[in-house]
Amino acid sequence: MSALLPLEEALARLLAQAAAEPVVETECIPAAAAEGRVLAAPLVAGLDLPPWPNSAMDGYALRLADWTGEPLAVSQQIFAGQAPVALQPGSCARIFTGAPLPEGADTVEMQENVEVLADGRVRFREPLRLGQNVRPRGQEVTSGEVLLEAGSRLGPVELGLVASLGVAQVEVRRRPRVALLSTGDELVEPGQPLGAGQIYNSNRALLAAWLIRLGCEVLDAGILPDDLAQTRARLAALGAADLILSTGGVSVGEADFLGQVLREEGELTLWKLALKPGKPLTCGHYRGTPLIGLPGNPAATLVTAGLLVRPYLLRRLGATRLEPLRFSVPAGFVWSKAGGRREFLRGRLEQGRAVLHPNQSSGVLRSAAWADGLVEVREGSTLLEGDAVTFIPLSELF
Ligand SMILES: Nc1nc2c(c(=O)[nH]1)N[C@H]1C(S)=C(S)[C@@H](COP(=O)(O)OP(=O)(O)OC[C@H]3O[C@@H](n4cnc5c(N)ncnc54)[C@H](O)[C@@H]3O)O[C@H]1N2
Ligand code: MOO
Ligand SMILES: [Mg+2]
Repeated sequence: MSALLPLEEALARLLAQAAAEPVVETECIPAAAAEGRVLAAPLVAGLDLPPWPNSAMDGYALRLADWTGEPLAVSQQIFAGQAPVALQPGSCARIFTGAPLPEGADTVEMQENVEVLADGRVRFREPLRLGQNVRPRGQEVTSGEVLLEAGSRLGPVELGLVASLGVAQVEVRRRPRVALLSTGDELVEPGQPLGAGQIYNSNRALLAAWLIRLGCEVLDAGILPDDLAQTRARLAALGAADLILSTGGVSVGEADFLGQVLREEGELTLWKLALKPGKPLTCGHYRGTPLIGLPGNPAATLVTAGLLVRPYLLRRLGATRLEPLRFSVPAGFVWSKAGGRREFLRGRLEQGRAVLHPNQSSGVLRSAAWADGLVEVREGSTLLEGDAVTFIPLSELF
């Protein structure tokens, strides 16, 4: 048997392929509809944030130099949204959180530390420090600064930043068109009756929801029967897609035609990884169209999509951050059999330790729904409880 490709080598090849076929077109869309998309141009601040100095507390604003220790008269009241007049010398202003500081004021005292006298003047009880409780102009952002680089993915936090600058439209890479193809004579779509030997198509639902989150346009290419001629014809008909993403038919079975067609008639980038689940992942081009054939077993589909297709698609979109967050945790299990493939096990963190779902079968999806993450066990390694393993939160991938 030919040697299995280490995961890092497979990822490097796939990223090189992605870099050679970028999705370069951009579009300007409402920021409110841009979640999950990749910025095509840097977000440059067109104003200072905050645009003017303002109070961080409900209290009283004063010019510190005016304060001798004696009570001060209150000369105006400033709510958020109002434009104050300049501070009358020798007085203070009643002010609320987020309200602009009046010209001349430089310090705010919170109301809890202030005594309001019967004549309306206020006494500051504690020593005051110049600039306390003032949020200066430009504290967060100075006009002209780059807040988000091109290649940033727009999540809720980024969209908040975009809005804070008053920006309503953003330029993003267009959605890649991904033709989603499920192979297998046994597959039936949910909602249909199940015949003898049939199962419901779960990979399609999983991948479609995931692709939409990733910012892709999903073209449903349906279910492909296990038939050589139909496989050729269906693949040929999907040439307009930016990527054909299929599941199943990439192993060595006599009805595994997807992989066979790609190997014999297409150009192969990679096949057979030292990865469990996910060994028969097959990537390349069919008549010039990029094709990634995920193994049909649901857990293999999940792992290969998250670890390999995600960075591949993000690289095609010019995204700067491709790698999921991963961290080292002590194993809460024993691993006695050293395997030849890198394993990604469905696990959870319990009391700071990684624990595993008892069913790690490649055909089982349910354990992935139970899991919070993938626990990485390197090829050739055995583990005792407490040994370090790498944990990748599933939310980083899906
Ligand atoms: N002799 C060998 N047999 C197998 C090997 C091997 O190295 N030598 N590899 C195994 C590994 S590892 C995997 S993973 C599977 C991958 O198989 P395929 O990609 O060819 O996928 P299929 O054979 O079409 O299906 C596998 C399995 O997954 C179910 N499936 C397929 N599509 C769906 C779907 N859309 N929704 C739900 N379930 C699906 C299918 O019914 C099969 O049970 O090959 C091993 N065999
Ligand atoms: O991808 Mo397979 O799990 O290694 O069954
Ligand atoms: Mg097969």
